[in-house]
Order: sequence, then C-alpha cells, then structure tokens
Amino acid sequence: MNANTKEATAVAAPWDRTEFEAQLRAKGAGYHIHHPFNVKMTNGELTHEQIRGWVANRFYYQIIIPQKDGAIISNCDDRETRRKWVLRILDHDGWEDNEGGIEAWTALGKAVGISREDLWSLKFVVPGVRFAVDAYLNFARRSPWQEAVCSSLTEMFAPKIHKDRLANWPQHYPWIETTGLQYFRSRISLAERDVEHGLAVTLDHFTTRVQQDRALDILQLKLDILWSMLDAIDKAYP
Ligand SMILES: O=C(O)c1cc(C(=O)O)c2c(n1)C(=O)C(=O)c1cc(C(=O)O)[nH]c1-2
Repeated sequence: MNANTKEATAVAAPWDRTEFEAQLRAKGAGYHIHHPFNVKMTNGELTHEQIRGWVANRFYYQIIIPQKDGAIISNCDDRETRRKWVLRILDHDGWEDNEGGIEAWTALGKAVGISREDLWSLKFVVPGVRFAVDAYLNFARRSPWQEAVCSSLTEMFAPKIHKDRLANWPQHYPWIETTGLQYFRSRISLAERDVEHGLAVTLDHFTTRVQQDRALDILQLKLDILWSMLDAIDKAYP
C-alpha cells in the first residue's frame, strides 16, 4: 500500500441521504429552544420587561433575514433555486396586500407594549445581538450560496418553537393580546416549505464526507448565532 492509497482509505465514506439528514436533524439538540432564556419563556417565567427586550432584539433578526436571502440570491447562478428562494424575501417584506412578517412582528411588538417607532428605531438592540445577526448576514454574503442555504436549516427546528409559544403564551402571559401571536402562526407552514427546499439543496450539494462534515459545521455556526443572541438578551434583561 503506497502513501496515497493509505490517505484515500483514511477518508470516511459519505453518509447516504437518509443518514446525512439524520445527522443534520440531530443538531437540534443544540437549538436555542433549549437555551435557559427560552426555557424560562416557555415556562411563563419571564417578566414583561424581559419579553419586551426579547421582542425588540429579535426584531433585528427579522429585518436582516430578507437582506440575507437577497445575498443568497445575488450569489446564486441557478434559476430554479432563485425562483423558490425569492419567496422568502416576500414572506418577510410582504407584497401588495400581504403585509409580511416584519409587519406581523411589529404587531407583536405592539401587543407587548412597544410602539412601532421605538421598535423600528432599533434603540433596544444590544451589541451582542447586532454582532450575531450581522455575522449571519456576512456569512451569507461571503459564502458559496449552497453553504448559505445550509445555514438556514435551523428552520428545521423552528416549527416546534413557534408552536410552543402559541400553546403557552396565552396561558402564561395573558397581558399579551393574542392577535400579536399571528407571526408565530404564519411561520409554521412557511418554515416547513423552506426546510423542504433548503434540505433538498443541502442533500444534493454536500455529497462527500468532507463536505457533509462541513455542512454540520455550518449548521453549528448558525446554532451558535441563535444561542449567542439569547445569551446577549439574557444578560441585558436579568
Ligand atoms: O423564532 C425562532 O426561534 C426562529 C428561528 C429561526 C431559525 O431557526 O433560524 C427562524 C425564525 N424564527 C423565523 O421566524 C424565520 O423567519 C427564520 C428564517 C430563518 C433563516 O435562517 O432564513 N430562520 C428563521
């Protein structure tokens, strides 16, 4: 066996699609659903001030998402992907009579007691949240589009977190008008549609084991971004 053959056999075999998808989904163990701040949110243990702090800070994520998706489209040379991906921008920015997700988040802000002016001023956004969200946008701008698509796959775990809020908030936070929860309701089916597409791109593109390991690292980066946001919010609103 010469040195080259030895090297070749040392490289692990790629996972098949089923196993690769299972490896990606296993990353859900590190999703921000398990962050202490989110656990407190689910259990009804947050103060009005903490809920308001979370809503105001998460708004920065909401407004960056369409810019992030625009960056992916600008890097993407595949028309079929662009045709689907562009819907994500419309979901958040809205079109014609559909006001979109950013507006729905503004309604959530209002329901928890934050005026449109205060929310949109971004004056409550803490440096750690800004830094983490900007890192997501920069990653999408600078990476091959398939890698940026992969980084969106935390959405695999998002329907559960939205459903938790819909199930628990009315009981734990009766002071929040339930009309404000429409954002969470709307995201469940949209996230499922997004994941179907994002997952197909990822399973098609990352085919060697080295690439598959890279995909898991990318997903970890995104999990870390979401986790860091809650660390920063937790610290700012004790
Ligand atoms: O409330 C959440 O916990 C949560 C998480 C995520 C996510 O996992 O990235 C998204 C959303 N919400 C969301 O509403 C949303 O529109 C969204 C888009 C994306 C993305 O990466 O493109 N993630 C998420």
